[in-house]
Amino acid sequence: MNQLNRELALHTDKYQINMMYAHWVNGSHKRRAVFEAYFRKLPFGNGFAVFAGLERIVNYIDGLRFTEEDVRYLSEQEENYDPAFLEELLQFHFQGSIHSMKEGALVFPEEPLIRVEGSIMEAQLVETAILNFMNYQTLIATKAARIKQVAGNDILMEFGTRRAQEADAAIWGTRAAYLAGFDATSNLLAGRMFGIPAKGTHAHSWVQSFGSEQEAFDIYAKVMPEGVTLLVDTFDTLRSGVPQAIATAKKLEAIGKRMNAIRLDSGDLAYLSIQARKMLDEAGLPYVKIVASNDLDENTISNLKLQGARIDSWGVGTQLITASDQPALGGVYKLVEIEAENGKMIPTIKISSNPEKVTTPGQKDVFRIIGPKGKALADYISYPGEPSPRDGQPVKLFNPLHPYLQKTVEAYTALPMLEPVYQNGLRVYQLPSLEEIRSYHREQLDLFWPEYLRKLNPEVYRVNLSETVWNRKQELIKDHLQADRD
Ligand SMILES: Nc1ncnc2c1ncn2[C@@H]1O[C@H](COP(=O)(O)OP(=O)(O)OP(=O)(O)O)[C@@H](O)[C@H]1O
Ligand SMILES: O=P(O)(O)OC[C@H]1O[C@H](OP(=O)(O)OP(=O)(O)O)[C@H](O)[C@@H]1O
Ligand SMILES: O=C(O)c1cccnc1
Repeated sequence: MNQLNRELALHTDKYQINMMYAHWVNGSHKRRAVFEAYFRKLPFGNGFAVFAGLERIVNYIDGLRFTEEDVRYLSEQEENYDPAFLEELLQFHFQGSIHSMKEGALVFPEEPLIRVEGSIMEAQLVETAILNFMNYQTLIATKAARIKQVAGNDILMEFGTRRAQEADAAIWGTRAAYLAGFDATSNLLAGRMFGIPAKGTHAHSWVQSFGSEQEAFDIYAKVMPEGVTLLVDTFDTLRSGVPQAIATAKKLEAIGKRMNAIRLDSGDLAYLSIQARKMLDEAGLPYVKIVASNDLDENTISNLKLQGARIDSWGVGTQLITASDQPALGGVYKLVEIEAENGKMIPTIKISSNPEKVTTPGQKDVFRIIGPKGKALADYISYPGEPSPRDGQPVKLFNPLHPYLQKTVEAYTALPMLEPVYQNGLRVYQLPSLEEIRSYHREQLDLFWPEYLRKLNPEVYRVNLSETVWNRKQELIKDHLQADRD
């Protein structure tokens, strides 16, 4: 069990426990229920999101127990829970089933990312934590994917811990960034926990704590083995920082060592990097790289590249770890099916005056339809009971709101996107290594045409409902409108 996988049973909203309790008192707590987690709108104007959070969710579900202390705390609440209910909580462990997208998958609005089936009581309990983990990590992985897209093969280092929304965000955000293409982190705990390469340069305080910049550089370079990176902007980047770093590099060469890089952390990073590159090259140090940091994000990096900046490696903190241009992903968890009194599962719907918020009833599967050129054509949502696109029958991709927008695809492969993770409380999914997740993410990117991947005004990738799902939704909407009128 890892360090941050502490007791989390009460990491839930009180209304979940209250609903569980009310079901328990009502005798309906064992009714089977199916919930689906999904988001409605892509973050950052991106064309896709990168699913993340499953490992944390699995850690949470595996360890989901109420402690004596939890139950004592609940017994002090104003709800006055029946002691027999609290006694039952002590025996609680998750006995339901979960299907989920794999971490690193490219995912889209309105498709189930996680499906939870179980007693209404247990499925309700886990909502808050699942959304908490999924929403944050998916958001950061998506932000990281945007940054990776502009950085290309440059090295990306995650520097955000000091500005993150507390410890868990720093640790799991770093992991999310790494799975979407970052190369290293400054956070040693994340390095130890997940095997992410840990890297570091030094702060301005190191330079300030010595009598001179030169002395600070020389001592640091002497202490550190091969590959030191020196921060050159404490006083004057081009007049003192770079020349003195060059002097240190020369001293290192004299003893058979090589300096790795200089780091720029203020000023005009394009101009300074171009000048610094010239100075390093002229000094015979073409191998010394240039690292840049200072409130970077995908826009500044892309802009700096357009300006011809000579930067090899980027340290990205605040903007990434806080997803500062969109600080939350609005993923939701909705009831789609519930057991009726007669034991049959019935689809449920949530009606809203906002059409986007009307839920799609029934437990659903997601398939990625891959065309003959090996690229994704659309995602296809159908019921488990329907003929599966995996059987190879022609699949009709239609836009119900614009029926003229439809096509039938005959030659395709259908990739099932939701993996079984738990079956009746038993974990049936082995968590992949982070390296496997990273390469799965790269494979996922390869499945998409560039028009869906571009950062600005991407094409909308279609998520299609099967006709059966669409018709069921319309029927339920009609039934509700009818019931309202009666
Ligand atoms: N050539 C450039 N083009 C576009 N943005 C740049 C360029 N150079 C730096 N930036 C970005 O401009 C932003 C603001 O830089 P600013 O000049 O305020 O910082 P600074 O010079 O480091 O000041 P401070 O010393 O207070 O940190 C940063 O996000 C930085 O990454
Ligand atoms: O800008 P970010 O993307 O958030 O990257 C992290 C920042 O954290 C450090 O600055 P800070 O002023 O905290 O420390 P320092 O004294 O070492 O510069 C570092 O120099 C970066 O500028
Ligand atoms: O190692 C660094 O250069 C570093 C680490 C954290 C934040 N800023 C910079």
